[in-house]
Amino acid sequence: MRTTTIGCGYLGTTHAACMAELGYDVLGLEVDPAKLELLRQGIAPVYEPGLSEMLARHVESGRLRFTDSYEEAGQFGEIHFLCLGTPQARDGLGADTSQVEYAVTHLAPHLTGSAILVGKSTVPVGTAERMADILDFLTPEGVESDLAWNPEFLREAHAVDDTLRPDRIVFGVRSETTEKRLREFFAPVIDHGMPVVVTDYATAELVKVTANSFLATKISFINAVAEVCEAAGADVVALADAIGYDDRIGRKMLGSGVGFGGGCLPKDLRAFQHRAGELGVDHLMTLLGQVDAINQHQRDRALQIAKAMIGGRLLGARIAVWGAAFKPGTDDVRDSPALTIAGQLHLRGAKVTIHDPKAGATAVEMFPTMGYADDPVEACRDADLVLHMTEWPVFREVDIDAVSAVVARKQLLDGRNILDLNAWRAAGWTARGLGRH
Ligand SMILES: NC(=O)C1=CN([C@@H]2O[C@H](COP(=O)(O)OP(=O)(O)OC[C@H]3O[C@@H](n4cnc5c(N)ncnc54)[C@H](O)[C@@H]3O)[C@@H](O)[C@H]2O)C=CC1
Ligand SMILES: O=C(O)[C@H]1O[C@H](OP(=O)(O)OP(=O)(O)OC[C@H]2O[C@@H](n3ccc(=O)[nH]c3=O)[C@H](O)[C@@H]2O)[C@H](O)[C@@H](O)[C@@H]1O
Repeated sequence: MRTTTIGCGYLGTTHAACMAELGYDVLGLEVDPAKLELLRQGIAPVYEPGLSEMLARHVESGRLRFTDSYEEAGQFGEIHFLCLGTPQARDGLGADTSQVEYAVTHLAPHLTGSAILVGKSTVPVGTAERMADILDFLTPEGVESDLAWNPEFLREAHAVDDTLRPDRIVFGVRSETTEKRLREFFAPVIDHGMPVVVTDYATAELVKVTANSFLATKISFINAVAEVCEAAGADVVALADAIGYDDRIGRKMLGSGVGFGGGCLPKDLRAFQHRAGELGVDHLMTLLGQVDAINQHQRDRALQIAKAMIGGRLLGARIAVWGAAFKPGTDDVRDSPALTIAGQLHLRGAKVTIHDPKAGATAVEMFPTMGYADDPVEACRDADLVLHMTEWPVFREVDIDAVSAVVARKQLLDGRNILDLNAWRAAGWTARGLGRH
C-alpha cells in the first residue's frame, strides 16, 4: 500500500521512515529545499537515534522517496499523514496552524480514489473540523475523501521506537469506514492489548494538548517544590524519589532543574492556555499560565545563581556550558533552557563556551557568536564556572580530575540535578544543584 507524509521535520521524517519500515511505499513531501535535498540523498535532516540508518536503507531500496509536489503526493497514495509544524503564533500564545491549512488546501484538489487525510500535528481544538470543511469543499468530483485526527505522542530521542511501538493510538474520526481503514493500516503496530481510543475530532485534539500540559505541570510542580526545598534546606531529589514510589504519582517527569523546553511542551502549553481562554475556561487558563511562568522562572533562577557563584559580575567571566539541546538524545535546540541560559550569559558579557555531543551545529545556527568546544573538558578551559544544562551521559562520565586541571575556578552548577555532587566536592569543587543538598 502507498502512503504519503506531508512535512518532513522531526516528526515527519521519523514517521515516513517508520512507515517504510512497516512495509509501505512512502512518498514524503517537504517544501524546504535544503531538507528535501538531504532527504533525497537518504540523509536525515535531524538527529534521532536509529533514524539515519533506517532512512538511508529505505531510500536506497526505493521504498521511500521525497518530493515537493502536492500534485505528485495527491496522486501517489490514499492515506496522507499531515506532519506539518504548528508553532506558537508570532503575535500571541495561540498555535499557528497555517502550515496545516496550506497542506490541506493544496493536497485536496489532487486527491484520487478514496483518500484519507490523517492529521498528526498538534492543533487547537476545532482545527480538525475546520480542515474537514476545507477538504470537503476542495475534493474533486468523483473522488471520495475523509479526514481523521491521529495525534502523535512520540518523544524525541526515542522517536523510532515510540512510532513503531506506541503505548496507545488515538483516532479522531467522523466515519466507521475511516476507522476501519486506519485500523487496517496500523495493524502491524496495533499490538495485542494495546489501547486504541476511537473518538471524535475534538476529543482527539484535546487528548494531545492535555497530555503535554499534564507532563509540563508535573515538571513545574517539582521545580516549584525544589525552591521550597532550597529555602527549607531539604533535598528535592530524595523527595521526588520518595513521592515517586507511589504508583499514583510515579517518578517520571519529576526530574527537577532548569525546566522543560523543546519544540512542543512550551508551545503546546501556551496554545492550550490560549484556547482555554477563548472557550471561557478561565481556571484552566490560569493554571496553565502558572505552569509556564514557573518554568520560565527556572531559567532566571539558574541565571541568578550562576551570577552569584561568580561574584555578581558577568562581564568578562568565563563560563562553560555543558549541553545545548533541550534534552539529551537530540540535536533540537528549540526553546532549549540550556541555550537560553547560555545566550543570556553571553548577552550580559560572559565568555561562554558550549559543548553538546549532537546539537553543536544547530546551536551555532541560532547563536553563532558564542564559543563552542569539541569535548566537555575543552569547553571548561579557564572557566570560572561550569554549568551542567543538558544531561547527556558524557557529562556524568567525565573525568573530574581532567576538568579540574583546566578550569580557573572549581565551581559547578548542576542544572539537571543528576550529577554526583559529592564526587565533585571531594575533588575540591564548590558544587550545587537546584533545591538539592
Ligand atoms: N517533534 C516531536 O517530537 C513531535 C511533534 N509533534 C507535532 O508534530 C508537528 C510537527 O512537529 P515537528 O516535526 O517537530 O516540526 P518541524 O518544524 O520540525 O517540521 C515541520 C516540517 O514541515 C515542513 N513544512 C512547512 N510548511 C510545509 C508545507 N506547506 N508543505 C510541506 N511541508 C511543509 C517544514 O519545512 C518542516 O520540515 C507539530 O504540530 C508538533 O507539535 C507531535 C509529537 C512529537
Ligand atoms: O508533543 C511532543 O512533541 C512530545 O513532547 C514531549 O516529548 P519531548 O518534547 O520529545 O521530550 P520530553 O522527554 O517530554 O521532555 C520535554 C522537556 O522536559 C524536560 N524534562 C523532562 C522530564 C523531567 O523529569 N524533567 C524535565 O525537566 C526535558 O529536559 C525537556 O526539556 C512528550 O513527552 C511527548 O509525549 C510528545 O509527543
